Amino acid sequence: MITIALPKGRLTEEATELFQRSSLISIDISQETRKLVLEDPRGNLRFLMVKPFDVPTYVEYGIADMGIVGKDVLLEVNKKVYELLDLKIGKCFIALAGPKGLREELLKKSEKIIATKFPNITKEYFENVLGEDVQIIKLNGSVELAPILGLSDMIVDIVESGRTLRENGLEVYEKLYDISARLIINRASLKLKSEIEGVVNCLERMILQ
Ligand SMILES: Nc1ncnc2c1ncn2[C@@H]1O[C@H](COP(=O)(O)OP(=O)(O)OP(=O)(O)O)[C@@H](O)[C@H]1O
Ligand SMILES: O=P(O)(O)OC[C@H]1O[C@H](OP(=O)(O)OP(=O)(O)O)[C@H](O)[C@@H]1O
Repeated sequence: MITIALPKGRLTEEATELFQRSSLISIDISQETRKLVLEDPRGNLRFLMVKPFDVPTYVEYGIADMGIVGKDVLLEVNKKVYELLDLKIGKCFIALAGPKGLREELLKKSEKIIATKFPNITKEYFENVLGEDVQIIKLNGSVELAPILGLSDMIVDIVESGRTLRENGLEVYEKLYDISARLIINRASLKLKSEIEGVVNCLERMILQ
């Protein structure tokens, strides 16, 4: 039996579709359900529905053998897992953004305040890339509100279409990382469970189609 941690939320549909299309499972895991553990009747695969930020934790501790999670989460949490495949779904990017037209002024400011869901990515970017110390305010969502209301100067956040930024009078200042969902594997499971290779190969074929 292989246990797979799937992210509840935006990635659920595309992630479950990969397994559905690959014929690895016979149940419809995309059906809306409150069940947090879903087992395929054939008994080969079991799915855990967890919060995106918890996927690497379940995989690192071996509760799940593998998981699907955004690269943003992997960059932020830095867990000891193997990143095996770029699944080419959930594409977006992480950006430094702020009020439209104020880029030069704010980048010159000496004591910058940055609001973000990603404090580690933000700290790493400002310290290692720009060589600056900044004050970071951790938020859990609606990050675009922070510079509008004066909580921060700028934000580091996910951008996909750019619509949320636009509709709130903000713009991208710098693109930091391209993001997509990744397949991650527990280190011991990869050595001990030979069936994992079959699942990985199947998913790889799905991505190439
Ligand atoms: N607007 C977006 N477009 C495309 N992909 C996105 C977008 N926002 C987030 N993602 C990707 O989808 C993943 C899951 O996002 P989702 O919005 O479901 O959860 P979350 O808001 O990060 O977590 P939580 O449920 O804990 O608030 C993210 O980690 C990222 O990789
Ligand atoms: O560029 P866009 O296509 O507008 O997408 C970007 C938005 O999507 C995500 O937010 P989400 O919808 O997950 O809400 P959240 O603010 O609660 O995290 C992200 O944090 C941006 O706010």
